[in-house]
Amino acid sequence: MDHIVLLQKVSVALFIFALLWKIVKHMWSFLNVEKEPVTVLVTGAAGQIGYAIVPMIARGAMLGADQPVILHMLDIEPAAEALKGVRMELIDAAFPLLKGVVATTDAVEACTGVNIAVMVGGFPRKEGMERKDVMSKNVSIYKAQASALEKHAASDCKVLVVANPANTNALILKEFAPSIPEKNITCLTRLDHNRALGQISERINVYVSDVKNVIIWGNHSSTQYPDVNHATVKTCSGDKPVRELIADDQWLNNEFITTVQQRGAAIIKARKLSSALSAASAACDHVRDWVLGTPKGTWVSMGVYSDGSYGIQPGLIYSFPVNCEKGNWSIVQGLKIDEFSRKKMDATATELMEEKSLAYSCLN
Ligand SMILES: NC(=O)c1ccc[n+]([C@@H]2O[C@H](COP(=O)([O-])OP(=O)(O)OC[C@H]3O[C@@H](n4cnc5c(N)ncnc54)[C@H](O)[C@@H]3O)[C@@H](O)[C@H]2O)c1
Ligand SMILES: O=C(O)C[C@H](O)C(=O)O
Repeated sequence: MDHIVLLQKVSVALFIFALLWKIVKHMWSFLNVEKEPVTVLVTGAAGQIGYAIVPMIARGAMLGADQPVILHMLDIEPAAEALKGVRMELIDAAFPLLKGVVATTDAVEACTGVNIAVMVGGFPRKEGMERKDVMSKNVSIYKAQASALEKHAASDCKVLVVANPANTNALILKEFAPSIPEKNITCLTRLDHNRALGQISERINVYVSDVKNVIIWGNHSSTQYPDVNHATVKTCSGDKPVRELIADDQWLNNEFITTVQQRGAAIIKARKLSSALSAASAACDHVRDWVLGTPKGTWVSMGVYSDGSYGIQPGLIYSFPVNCEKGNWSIVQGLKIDEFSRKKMDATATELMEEKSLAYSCLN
């Protein structure tokens, strides 16, 4: 008898609990008002990276799975039809987070009200071309687009330059958009950072998600310095230095560095086109970490305006290790730099100084 009463009581309690749970869930969905959409500009949106990145953004890979977005896509007149096609596909994909799409060849319309600008548009490097060859084609584009962004984007717009020469294009954009805070103009070296993580993971057969704190110093070019001196791998007995686990300084100081430095060229050789899916994914990683923050104890590499940290001359957009919090990046301070690293960090800074003067000579 007692058992039956107890069973009845438990059933009633479970029923009331389930009912209450349903009511709370229902009320929550009423209270859970959708966030305001963020407007993201992608220039060169009819190109390869553009085609790869717009669905990523519309799926929440850049700003989060609960963040609605409006996409502004800019390209030039010869690509207008292709751009229309990309717009059609975005509509057809019925992305729940996508609250609007503008596809235009008008820079003013494209830049109006944008909160995040991903600058992919430009002339890509083809097989056999040096990055310097594409300089003159791209610096004039970045000078013009700097003014459009300065005049028409949201006042706190965050800018990521992807198009090569990425550091120097970002510098030109910064110089010709003086009212955009320099902290808001960055360039993409996250692809190189991710490539370095990938090489380590392949070499010692660990998950790439367990490797962290590599650094890309300098230019997004073959002089960049991928540095593993502070990198670690998560193991069952805690984080271990990459150098200790790999235990092959010869490989780390030579083949590893050149593989990462030359990866872009290797992909061009293999695909006859420059990297696109990995570049798009890295651009999403860059903006996501910048806006939403880097995980505790983890840094990432970003091309940012040098403040003189680590003896790198101010006035260059140089890739540093950064932490991000509340929408701001800050350069990781106090890392020990050995003589080998110093030389490599200075060599890539020298190349950036040369690129800067070449860029200015192209503008004259
Ligand atoms: N930083 C990095 O890690 C990284 C990685 C890969 C590629 N890239 C660079 O990204 C850029 C784009 O690469 P892609 O493969 O998508 O090239 P792509 O040629 O496929 O696309 C470039 C697009 O830009 C458009 N465009 C040209 N001038 C423009 C302008 N003034 N305004 C707006 N759009 C313009 C073109 O019409 C084209 O649709 C290249 O410069 C490439 O070298 C950088
Ligand atoms: O387009 C290039 O020059 C290569 C690209 O920057 C890459 O790193 O894949």
